[in-house]
Amino acid sequence: MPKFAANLSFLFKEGPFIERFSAAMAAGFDAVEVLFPYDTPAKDIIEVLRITGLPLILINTPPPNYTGGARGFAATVGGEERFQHDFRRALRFADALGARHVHIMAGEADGGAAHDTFVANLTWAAEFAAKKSPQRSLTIEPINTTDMPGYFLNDFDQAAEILDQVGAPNLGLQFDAYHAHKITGDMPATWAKHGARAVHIQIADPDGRREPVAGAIDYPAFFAQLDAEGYAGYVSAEYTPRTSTDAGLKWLKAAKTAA
Ligand SMILES: O=C(O)C(=O)[C@@H](O)CO
Ligand SMILES: [Mg+2]
Repeated sequence: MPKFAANLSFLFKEGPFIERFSAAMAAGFDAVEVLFPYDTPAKDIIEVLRITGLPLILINTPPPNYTGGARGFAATVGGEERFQHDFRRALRFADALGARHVHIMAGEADGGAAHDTFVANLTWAAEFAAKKSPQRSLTIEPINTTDMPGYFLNDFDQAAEILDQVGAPNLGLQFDAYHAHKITGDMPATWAKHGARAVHIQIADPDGRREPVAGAIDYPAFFAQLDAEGYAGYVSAEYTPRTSTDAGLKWLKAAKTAA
């Protein structure tokens, strides 16, 4: 079975942020990811990663402010300077924490100028990261516009076109199976078309973004397919638990047993 990561911005929220790492380890996860780690001193995260031995797989570029708001602005026309400033900051965090992937968030935008801005910012970021932090990988993720209205990158064909235009070996697809279902209505077909570009996967049941069971997406079958295809990355649990996090982890135990 694939290696599983816990998204600590969604899971184990029963406890304070810094305690979620050991909860993920105790539950049997192989790694963790955090959407926005910027409000916690890096030294505290480094310490808890050291204690648990869990790798940090992914962080996102910062949102415009630290309390929420629009998600990124890599596609914001005229926002290049701010993008570069925040990307440098994300990379410093990723380097300090050893995060494998940095998800570059497009933000809310539309149209040809936004597309060109996104491609230019990604090209700059990929070149900058290749020189400064060659161990890091960068990702972009199509997100459905019901959950995130106005989000620029909201289609898998659009992501493929952008990845081709940038053409950087350190920039890949973050394939969120939940968003794939919401966007296309057919996650397996979307994976068949675009899965070869995926460097990171996230999962949730489409019904309420809950535990990844065999519902509208047959997750046990998807995990077996990933094994058969030799997918080497992590599969990250990015869902809101129905009740408590631990009570909802039967899917993880079943996946590990099937291995
Ligand atoms: O919303 C998602 O799906 C994500 O993966 C996040 O990175 C967006 O914040
Ligand atoms: Mg996601």
